[in-house]
Amino acid sequence: MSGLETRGLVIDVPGRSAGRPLDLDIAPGQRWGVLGPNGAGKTTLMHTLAGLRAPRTGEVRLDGRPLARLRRRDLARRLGVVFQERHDDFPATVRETALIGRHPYLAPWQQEGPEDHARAEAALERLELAHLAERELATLSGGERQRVSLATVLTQAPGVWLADEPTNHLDLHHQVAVMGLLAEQADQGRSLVMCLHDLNLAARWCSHLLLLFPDGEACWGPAEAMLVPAALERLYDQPLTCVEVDGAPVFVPRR
Ligand SMILES: Nc1ncnc2c1ncn2[C@@H]1O[C@H](COP(=O)(O)OP(=O)(O)OP(=O)(O)O)[C@@H](O)[C@H]1O
Repeated sequence: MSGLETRGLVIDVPGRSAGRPLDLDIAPGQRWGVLGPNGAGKTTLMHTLAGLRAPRTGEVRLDGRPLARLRRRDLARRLGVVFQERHDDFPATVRETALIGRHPYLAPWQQEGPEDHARAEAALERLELAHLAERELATLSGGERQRVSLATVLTQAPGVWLADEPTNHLDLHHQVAVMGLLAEQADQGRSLVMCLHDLNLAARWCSHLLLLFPDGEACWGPAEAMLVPAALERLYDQPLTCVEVDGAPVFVPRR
Protein backbone atom coordinates (compact mmCIF):
# COMPACT_ATOMS: atom_id res chain seq x y z
CA MET A 1 0.00 0.00 0.00
CA SER A 2 1.07 3.56 -0.69
CA GLY A 3 2.66 6.14 1.59
CA LEU A 4 2.94 9.85 0.97
CA GLU A 5 5.85 12.01 2.11
CA THR A 6 6.65 15.68 1.87
CA ARG A 7 10.18 17.00 2.11
CA GLY A 8 10.81 20.70 2.74
CA LEU A 9 7.37 21.41 1.29
CA VAL A 10 6.23 25.03 1.33
CA ILE A 11 2.83 25.39 -0.30
CA ASP A 12 2.27 28.28 -2.68
CA VAL A 13 -0.36 30.41 -0.94
CA PRO A 14 -0.71 33.68 -2.89
CA GLY A 15 0.52 36.69 -0.93
CA ARG A 16 2.14 34.62 1.83
CA SER A 17 5.81 35.41 2.17
CA ALA A 18 6.92 32.24 3.94
CA GLY A 19 5.82 29.14 5.73
CA ARG A 20 7.27 26.38 7.81
CA PRO A 21 8.55 23.64 5.48
CA LEU A 22 6.47 20.49 5.94
CA ASP A 23 8.25 17.16 6.39
CA LEU A 24 5.32 14.80 6.65
CA ASP A 25 5.47 11.00 6.63
CA ILE A 26 1.97 9.76 5.92
CA ALA A 27 2.29 6.01 6.27
CA PRO A 28 -0.15 3.32 5.13
CA GLY A 29 -2.84 2.85 7.77
CA GLN A 30 -2.57 6.38 9.15
CA ARG A 31 -5.48 8.81 9.23
CA TRP A 32 -4.22 12.38 8.99
CA GLY A 33 -6.45 15.36 9.68
CA VAL A 34 -5.53 18.86 8.52
CA LEU A 35 -6.94 21.57 10.78
CA GLY A 36 -6.81 25.33 10.39
CA PRO A 37 -8.97 28.43 10.04
CA ASN A 38 -10.41 29.69 6.76
CA GLY A 39 -7.65 30.72 4.40
CA ALA A 40 -4.88 28.84 6.25
CA GLY A 41 -4.05 26.88 3.10
CA LYS A 42 -5.72 23.49 3.66
CA THR A 43 -7.15 23.23 0.14
CA THR A 44 -3.91 24.55 -1.34
CA LEU A 45 -2.06 21.80 0.54
CA MET A 46 -4.46 19.13 -0.75
CA HIS A 47 -4.03 20.33 -4.34
CA THR A 48 -0.25 20.27 -3.84
CA LEU A 49 -0.33 16.75 -2.38
CA ALA A 50 -2.40 15.66 -5.39
CA GLY A 51 0.18 17.07 -7.81
CA LEU A 52 -2.34 19.60 -9.17
CA ARG A 53 -0.45 22.61 -7.91
CA ALA A 54 3.30 23.16 -7.83
CA PRO A 55 4.84 23.74 -4.41
CA ARG A 56 6.76 26.94 -3.80
CA THR A 57 9.67 24.81 -2.60
CA GLY A 58 10.25 21.18 -1.67
CA GLU A 59 8.52 18.09 -2.99
CA VAL A 60 5.85 15.46 -2.50
CA ARG A 61 6.74 11.77 -2.87
CA LEU A 62 4.49 8.79 -3.38
CA ASP A 63 6.16 5.54 -2.33
CA GLY A 64 9.49 7.35 -2.35
CA ARG A 65 9.13 8.74 -5.90
CA PRO A 66 8.59 12.45 -6.55
CA LEU A 67 5.04 13.06 -7.81
CA ALA A 68 6.42 15.12 -10.65
CA ARG A 69 8.16 11.99 -12.02
CA LEU A 70 5.08 9.75 -11.98
CA ARG A 71 2.96 9.32 -15.09
CA ARG A 72 -0.52 10.90 -14.77
CA ARG A 73 -2.22 7.57 -15.30
CA ASP A 74 -0.11 5.86 -12.66
CA LEU A 75 -0.88 8.69 -10.25
CA ALA A 76 -4.60 8.44 -11.04
CA ARG A 77 -4.60 4.77 -10.03
CA ARG A 78 -2.75 5.33 -6.80
CA LEU A 79 -4.09 8.61 -5.49
CA GLY A 80 -7.78 9.50 -5.11
CA VAL A 81 -9.15 12.96 -4.38
CA VAL A 82 -12.45 14.09 -2.90
CA PHE A 83 -12.54 17.83 -3.44
CA GLN A 84 -14.97 20.49 -2.32
CA GLU A 85 -17.88 21.54 -4.52
CA ARG A 86 -17.42 20.08 -7.95
CA HIS A 87 -19.33 21.94 -10.62
CA ASP A 88 -19.95 19.26 -13.19
CA ASP A 89 -21.07 20.92 -16.35
CA PHE A 90 -21.75 17.87 -18.49
CA PRO A 91 -24.81 15.74 -17.67
CA ALA A 92 -24.10 12.36 -16.06
CA THR A 93 -25.96 9.95 -13.84
CA VAL A 94 -24.78 8.85 -10.42
CA ARG A 95 -23.74 5.43 -11.81
CA GLU A 96 -21.83 6.98 -14.73
CA THR A 97 -20.04 9.28 -12.31
CA ALA A 98 -19.01 6.44 -10.00
CA LEU A 99 -17.67 4.55 -13.04
CA ILE A 100 -15.28 7.44 -13.75
CA GLY A 101 -13.29 5.91 -10.88
CA ARG A 102 -12.37 3.04 -13.22
CA HIS A 103 -11.05 5.26 -16.05
CA PRO A 104 -7.41 5.13 -14.89
CA TYR A 105 -7.57 1.35 -15.39
CA LEU A 106 -9.08 1.39 -18.89
CA ALA A 107 -7.44 1.96 -22.24
CA PRO A 108 -8.71 5.00 -24.19
CA TRP A 109 -12.24 4.27 -25.48
CA GLN A 110 -12.31 0.86 -23.70
CA GLN A 111 -15.74 0.13 -22.25
CA GLU A 112 -16.07 -0.70 -18.57
CA GLY A 113 -16.36 -4.46 -17.94
CA PRO A 114 -18.35 -6.50 -15.40
CA GLU A 115 -15.64 -6.08 -12.75
CA ASP A 116 -15.73 -2.27 -13.16
CA HIS A 117 -19.53 -2.25 -12.90
CA ALA A 118 -19.43 -4.51 -9.84
CA ARG A 119 -17.01 -2.16 -8.09
CA ALA A 120 -19.14 0.88 -8.88
CA GLU A 121 -22.34 -0.86 -7.69
CA ALA A 122 -20.64 -1.93 -4.45
CA ALA A 123 -19.44 1.65 -3.85
CA LEU A 124 -22.92 3.06 -4.48
CA GLU A 125 -24.37 0.52 -2.03
CA ARG A 126 -21.74 1.44 0.53
CA LEU A 127 -22.55 5.15 0.27
CA GLU A 128 -26.32 4.42 0.40
CA LEU A 129 -26.76 5.70 -3.16
CA ALA A 130 -27.95 2.58 -4.98
CA HIS A 131 -31.52 3.93 -5.21
CA LEU A 132 -30.18 7.07 -6.92
CA ALA A 133 -28.00 5.27 -9.50
CA GLU A 134 -30.04 6.50 -12.51
CA ARG A 135 -30.45 10.06 -11.27
CA GLU A 136 -28.73 12.97 -12.99
CA LEU A 137 -26.03 14.46 -10.79
CA ALA A 138 -27.48 17.95 -11.22
CA THR A 139 -30.69 16.89 -9.45
CA LEU A 140 -28.96 15.72 -6.24
CA SER A 141 -28.81 17.46 -2.89
CA GLY A 142 -25.45 18.72 -1.58
CA GLY A 143 -25.00 15.74 0.75
CA GLU A 144 -25.95 13.24 -1.96
CA ARG A 145 -23.42 14.82 -4.32
CA GLN A 146 -20.75 14.62 -1.66
CA ARG A 147 -21.44 10.92 -1.24
CA VAL A 148 -21.19 10.43 -5.03
CA SER A 149 -17.70 11.97 -4.91
CA LEU A 150 -16.75 9.51 -2.18
CA ALA A 151 -18.31 6.59 -4.09
CA THR A 152 -16.25 7.55 -7.16
CA VAL A 153 -13.00 7.37 -5.19
CA LEU A 154 -14.11 4.13 -3.54
CA THR A 155 -14.66 2.73 -7.07
CA GLN A 156 -11.18 3.96 -8.00
CA ALA A 157 -9.68 2.12 -4.97
CA PRO A 158 -6.48 4.17 -4.65
CA GLY A 159 -3.76 3.54 -2.05
CA VAL A 160 -3.88 7.19 -0.93
CA TRP A 161 -7.07 9.14 -0.25
CA LEU A 162 -7.02 12.96 -0.15
CA ALA A 163 -10.35 14.30 1.07
CA ASP A 164 -11.08 18.02 1.43
CA GLU A 165 -13.86 18.29 4.02
CA PRO A 166 -15.32 14.84 3.32
CA THR A 167 -18.23 15.45 5.71
CA ASN A 168 -19.25 18.72 4.04
CA HIS A 169 -23.07 18.83 3.58
CA LEU A 170 -23.54 15.51 5.37
CA ASP A 171 -26.12 14.90 8.11
CA LEU A 172 -24.96 13.32 11.37
CA HIS A 173 -25.68 9.74 10.30
CA HIS A 174 -23.75 10.16 7.07
CA GLN A 175 -20.89 12.03 8.78
CA VAL A 176 -20.30 9.04 11.03
CA ALA A 177 -20.84 6.57 8.17
CA VAL A 178 -18.30 8.37 5.98
CA MET A 179 -15.71 8.68 8.76
CA GLY A 180 -16.22 4.95 9.40
CA LEU A 181 -15.67 4.21 5.70
CA LEU A 182 -12.47 6.29 5.64
CA ALA A 183 -11.21 4.62 8.83
CA GLU A 184 -11.89 1.25 7.23
CA GLN A 185 -9.85 2.27 4.18
CA ALA A 186 -6.95 3.16 6.47
CA ASP A 187 -7.35 -0.09 8.41
CA GLN A 188 -6.97 -1.91 5.09
CA GLY A 189 -3.55 -0.25 4.69
CA ARG A 190 -4.42 2.86 2.71
CA SER A 191 -3.13 6.33 3.64
CA LEU A 192 -5.64 9.04 4.35
CA VAL A 193 -5.35 12.83 4.53
CA MET A 194 -8.47 14.87 5.18
CA CYS A 195 -9.19 18.51 5.89
CA LEU A 196 -11.74 18.91 8.65
CA HIS A 197 -13.47 21.90 10.19
CA ASP A 198 -15.01 19.78 12.94
CA LEU A 199 -12.48 19.43 15.75
CA ASN A 200 -14.50 16.69 17.37
CA LEU A 201 -14.58 14.52 14.26
CA ALA A 202 -10.81 15.04 14.06
CA ALA A 203 -10.34 14.13 17.73
CA ARG A 204 -12.39 10.98 17.30
CA TRP A 205 -11.19 9.70 13.94
CA CYS A 206 -7.67 10.95 13.21
CA SER A 207 -4.49 9.17 14.22
CA HIS A 208 -2.34 12.18 13.25
CA LEU A 209 -2.98 15.89 12.88
CA LEU A 210 -1.41 18.78 11.01
CA LEU A 211 -2.28 22.22 12.37
CA LEU A 212 -1.95 24.94 9.71
CA PHE A 213 -1.79 28.50 10.98
CA PRO A 214 -2.74 31.48 8.77
CA ASP A 215 0.81 32.88 8.84
CA GLY A 216 2.25 29.65 7.42
CA GLU A 217 3.35 28.24 10.78
CA ALA A 218 2.51 24.57 11.23
CA CYS A 219 2.91 21.70 13.63
CA TRP A 220 2.11 18.04 13.23
CA GLY A 221 2.28 14.70 14.99
CA PRO A 222 0.16 12.03 16.66
CA ALA A 223 -3.37 13.33 17.35
CA GLU A 224 -3.18 13.12 21.13
CA ALA A 225 -0.07 15.33 21.12
CA MET A 226 -1.77 17.95 18.90
CA LEU A 227 -5.11 18.17 20.69
CA VAL A 228 -3.81 20.69 23.21
CA PRO A 229 -6.54 23.22 24.06
CA ALA A 230 -4.12 26.20 24.16
CA ALA A 231 -2.76 25.34 20.67
CA LEU A 232 -6.24 24.87 19.25
CA GLU A 233 -7.43 28.15 20.78
CA ARG A 234 -4.50 29.91 19.09
CA LEU A 235 -5.20 28.08 15.84
CA TYR A 236 -8.81 29.22 15.64
CA ASP A 237 -8.48 32.43 17.70
CA GLN A 238 -11.38 31.05 19.69
CA PRO A 239 -11.66 30.17 23.40
CA LEU A 240 -12.61 26.51 23.88
CA THR A 241 -13.86 24.35 26.70
CA CYS A 242 -12.60 20.77 26.65
CA VAL A 243 -14.67 18.02 28.24
CA GLU A 244 -14.17 14.28 28.16
CA VAL A 245 -16.81 11.96 26.73
CA ASP A 246 -16.21 8.20 26.65
CA GLY A 247 -12.53 8.83 27.36
CA ALA A 248 -12.07 11.13 24.34
CA PRO A 249 -11.74 14.95 24.36
CA VAL A 250 -14.67 17.01 23.10
CA PHE A 251 -14.13 20.70 22.30
CA VAL A 252 -16.90 23.23 22.72
CA PRO A 253 -16.47 26.88 21.63
CA ARG A 254 -16.88 29.35 24.52
CA ARG A 255 -18.69 32.58 24.01
N1 LIG B 1 -6.08 31.99 -7.18
C1 LIG B 1 -5.91 32.66 -6.04
N2 LIG B 1 -5.63 33.98 -6.05
C2 LIG B 1 -5.45 34.68 -4.89
N3 LIG B 1 -5.53 34.12 -3.68
C3 LIG B 1 -5.81 32.81 -3.63
C4 LIG B 1 -6.00 32.00 -4.78
N4 LIG B 1 -6.26 30.73 -4.39
C5 LIG B 1 -6.22 30.73 -3.04
N5 LIG B 1 -5.96 31.97 -2.58
C6 LIG B 1 -5.83 32.38 -1.16
O1 LIG B 1 -4.96 31.46 -0.53
C7 LIG B 1 -5.36 31.31 0.83
C8 LIG B 1 -5.48 29.82 1.15
O2 LIG B 1 -6.63 29.29 0.49
P1 LIG B 1 -7.15 27.82 0.76
O3 LIG B 1 -8.35 27.61 -0.09
O4 LIG B 1 -6.03 26.88 0.62
O5 LIG B 1 -7.57 27.93 2.31
P2 LIG B 1 -8.35 26.88 3.24
O6 LIG B 1 -7.52 26.70 4.47
O7 LIG B 1 -8.70 25.67 2.47
O8 LIG B 1 -9.66 27.71 3.61
P3 LIG B 1 -11.19 27.27 3.92
O9 LIG B 1 -11.20 26.76 5.34
O10 LIG B 1 -11.92 28.57 3.81
O11 LIG B 1 -11.61 26.25 2.91
C9 LIG B 1 -6.66 32.07 1.02
O12 LIG B 1 -6.40 33.30 1.65
C10 LIG B 1 -7.14 32.28 -0.41
O13 LIG B 1 -7.89 33.47 -0.53
